[in-house]
Amino acid sequence: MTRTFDAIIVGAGQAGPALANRLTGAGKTVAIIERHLVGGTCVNTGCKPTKTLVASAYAARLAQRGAEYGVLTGPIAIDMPTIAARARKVILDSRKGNEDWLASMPGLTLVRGHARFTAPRRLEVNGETLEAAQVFLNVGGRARIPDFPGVDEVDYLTNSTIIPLESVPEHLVVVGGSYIGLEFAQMYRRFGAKVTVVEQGPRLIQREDEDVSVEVRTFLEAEGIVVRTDACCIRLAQHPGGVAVGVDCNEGEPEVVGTHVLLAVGRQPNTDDLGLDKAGIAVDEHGYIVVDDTLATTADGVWAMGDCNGKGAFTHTAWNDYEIVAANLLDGGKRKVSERILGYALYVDPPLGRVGMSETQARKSGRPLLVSKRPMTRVGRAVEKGETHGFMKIVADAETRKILGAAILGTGGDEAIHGILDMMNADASLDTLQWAVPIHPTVSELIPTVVGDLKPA
Ligand SMILES: Cc1cc2nc3c(=O)[nH]c(=O)nc-3n(C[C@H](O)[C@H](O)[C@H](O)COP(=O)(O)OP(=O)(O)OC[C@H]3O[C@@H](n4cnc5c(N)ncnc54)[C@H](O)[C@@H]3O)c2cc1C
Ligand SMILES: NC(=O)c1ccc[n+]([C@@H]2O[C@H](COP(=O)([O-])OP(=O)(O)OC[C@H]3O[C@@H](n4cnc5c(N)ncnc54)[C@H](O)[C@@H]3O)[C@@H](O)[C@H]2O)c1
Repeated sequence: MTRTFDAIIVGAGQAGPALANRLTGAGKTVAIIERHLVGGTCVNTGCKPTKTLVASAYAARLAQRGAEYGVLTGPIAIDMPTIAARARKVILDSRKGNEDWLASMPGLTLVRGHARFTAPRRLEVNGETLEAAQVFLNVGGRARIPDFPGVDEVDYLTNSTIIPLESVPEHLVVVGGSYIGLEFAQMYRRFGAKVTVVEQGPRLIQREDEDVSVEVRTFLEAEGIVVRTDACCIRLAQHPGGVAVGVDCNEGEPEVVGTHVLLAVGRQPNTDDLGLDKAGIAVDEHGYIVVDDTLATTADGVWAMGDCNGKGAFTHTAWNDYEIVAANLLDGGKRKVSERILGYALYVDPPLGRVGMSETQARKSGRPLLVSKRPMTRVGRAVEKGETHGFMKIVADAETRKILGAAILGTGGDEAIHGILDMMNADASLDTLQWAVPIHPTVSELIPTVVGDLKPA
C-alpha cells in the first residue's frame, strides 16, 4: 500500500516538528516519521538533560563552597537517584510537550518507524510505502564509536547511556576533551567521582583559542580533574578494577584504569541506513548530506536540516535551518545558511559564550585587527559572586570597525555573549555602543569597556 502526502519529514528532532507546524498551517498534508523518541537528541539525550544535570552539579559546588560565602551547612551528600529523576522529569515533560504539539497539528500523521528511501521522494517504513512531492530530512546524529582496539570487549558509556545513571562512578575516564566530554567530566567530579579526561589533541577544546583552552584546563584541574592531552593509540581493555584505557601519552602513566569510561569523541550523522543512494542524495566523506545555501540536497524536492547536513551541530542551528527552509518555501524569502552568524556556549562552569570568529581564525583571515581582553577578576559582578575564573575577549576589524568575534569565558558568559551576538547581527559598528547605558552590576556592562580598550594587535 502507498500513502501519498504533500510533504514527508524524516525525524522529529529540532527542525522537523516546527516545519510540520508551518506546512500543516499552510493546509498541506504532512507525514512525520520518527524511529525512536519525539524530540530527538536535544530533548532526550542532549541539551535538556545535560543542562539539568549541570544545574545539580552547580548546586553541589556552591554547597561545597558554602563556608566561603559564610553559609555553614552540614556534610554535603549527593543523592544521585534524585538528580537522575530531575533530569528524567525534564526529558519527559519536554517530550510530551513535543508529542502534544504534533498531535495538535491538523493534517499531520506521525508514523513510528525507521524510514528508508526506495526511490526519489519515496520512502519505506515498516513495510509501507510513503511518497510526497517534498521530503525534508532531519535525521540528526549519534555518538561516534571509533574502532579503538578492545572497544567491543568492554562496557562503555555514551551521552545516551550516562544520563540515566543513578550512582556515581568511582572513577570516570572521559575519552574526548570537547563539549560532551568536559560537561560530563566537571559534573561528575562535582558529584564526587574521580575524573580523568583523555584527549588525543595537544589541548582541550581545540576549536577555541589557546588562551581559552588553557583557562578551562586550569579551572577543571583546580577542581581535581586529571587532564591527559596528547593521548595517542587509545585502546580499551577489561581490568579487575573496571576498564583500562591505554593513553600512551608523551608523559605520565601509559594507562588509566577507571570504573567507567565515557566515549565523547564526536558525532556521526544518521545517514548510513537511509537509502540515500536510491534517491540521488549525495553525502560528503563524513556522511553529512550535501546541501546548498538554501539547504536543498542534490535531489529535487529534498531538503536536509539540522545536524545531518554538517552546517551546524547545535539545537539553535537546527532550528535556524527550519526557519530558512520555511521562509524560502512558504514566505517568499531568500534566506541563506551562509548568512548565519554562529554563536554557541560550552556549559562548563563558568561557561564559555562564543560568537563569530576566534582570534586565531581572525588572524588567519589576514585583516588588520583590534583585540581587547579583560580578566573576570576585573569584572565587578564576577568578583561579587566569587566566580572570577575566565576572561572576556573581543576581536574586531580595524578598517570596518565591526566586531568579528568574541569569547566570554566567565560567570554568565552564556547570556552576556548575546549583547555582542545581537550587535553583530545588527551589523553595528563599534561606535554604536558608545552611548548605550548598560545595567550595573552585570557582566554585560563591561562589554562597552572591552570595546573601548580595543588595540591594534
Ligand atoms: C550530550 C549532548 C549535549 C548537547 N548540548 C547542547 C546544548 O547545550 N546546546 C545546543 O545547542 N546543542 C547541544 N547539543 C546538540 C543538539 O542536541 C543537536 O545539535 C540537536 O539535537 C540536533 O537536532 P536535529 O533536529 O538535527 O537532530 P536530532 O535531535 O538528533 O533528531 C533527529 C531525529 O531523527 C530520528 N531519525 C534518525 N534517522 C531516522 C530514520 N531513518 N527514520 C526515522 N527517524 C529517524 C532520530 O530518532 C531523532 O529523533 C548536545 C548534544 C549532545 C549529544
Ligand atoms: N554546549 C553545547 O552546545 C553542546 C554540548 C554538548 C554537545 N554539543 C554538540 O555535540 C557535538 C559533539 O560533541 P563532542 O564533544 O562529542 O565532539 P567534538 O567533535 O566537539 O569533540 C570531540 C573531541 O574528541 C577528541 N577525540 C577525537 N578522537 C579521539 C580519540 N581517538 N581519542 C581521544 N580523543 C579524541 C577530539 O580531539 C575532540 O576534542 C558538538 O559538535 C556539539 O555541537 C554541544
